[in-house]
Amino acid sequence: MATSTQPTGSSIPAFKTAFLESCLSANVLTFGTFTLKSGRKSPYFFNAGSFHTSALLSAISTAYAHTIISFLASNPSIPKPDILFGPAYKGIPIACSTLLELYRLDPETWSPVSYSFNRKEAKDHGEGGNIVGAGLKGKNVLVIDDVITAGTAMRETINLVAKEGGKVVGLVVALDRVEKMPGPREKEEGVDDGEPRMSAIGQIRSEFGVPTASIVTLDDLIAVLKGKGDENDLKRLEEYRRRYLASD
Ligand SMILES: O=P(O)(O)OC[C@H]1O[C@H](OP(=O)(O)OP(=O)(O)O)[C@H](O)[C@@H]1O
Ligand SMILES: O=C(O)c1cc(=O)[nH]c(=O)[nH]1
Repeated sequence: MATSTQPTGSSIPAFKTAFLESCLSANVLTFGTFTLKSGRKSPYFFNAGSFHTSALLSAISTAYAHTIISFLASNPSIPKPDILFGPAYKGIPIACSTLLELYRLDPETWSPVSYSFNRKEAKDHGEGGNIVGAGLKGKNVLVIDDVITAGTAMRETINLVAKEGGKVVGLVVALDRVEKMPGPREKEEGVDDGEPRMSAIGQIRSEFGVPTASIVTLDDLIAVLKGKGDENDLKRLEEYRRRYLASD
């Protein structure tokens, strides 16, 4: 893939730079103080819900589709996915639009592939259940979501897919925050104990044997901001990275 050189001298692929620039201009990536699902306070936030125009949805699904194609090509042991699964809520439009983009790029490979997603609350009338789209029983499922931090959402998804009789064969996210999972003290008192820990994505790779990929990481974001971002935001991001960087 083509690469573009960042002003700092570090080099990241051009499609990652373009993806991050779309995120920054659409305020998908914002800076301030945010409480994460894990309870940790973060100086930045990735809100995939802000990708709500056709142009932005097209930009994000193109980046996912290219990442999925190269992920599958470089991991030939991954069985061919039958389903792209997008966890509720933000994973839903991502899975649907990415499947359309994959079909556009390679109709022969992707026409037999379906999407599906979960309801956060099971439906007890009509068709019932909590899966919408293709059933998961006996299927190879590629999970696609926006971001992974402590891995809570992803663990729930892996368990849900298993409960429905499917098999998660891979996991692709937009942003890998490359941060360590919270330890017991952080969970109870909100205080980091300073001990090294793996990232949630690394833990999922080793615990479930599920291969993973991301479009970008926090390091890519820092590299892009070095040329053009606000100095103070950049400083807070680098400090956060130093404090919480995962050991894997
Ligand atoms: O790795 P984690 O610590 O679980 O955090 C990341 C998850 O949190 C958010 O989803 P959330 O469950 O808030 O649902 P949403 O998609 O409805 O916003 C986000 O979309 C990820 O799926
Ligand atoms: O950890 C989270 O809850 C989280 C982080 C982030 O950057 N974006 C998001 O939607 N959730």
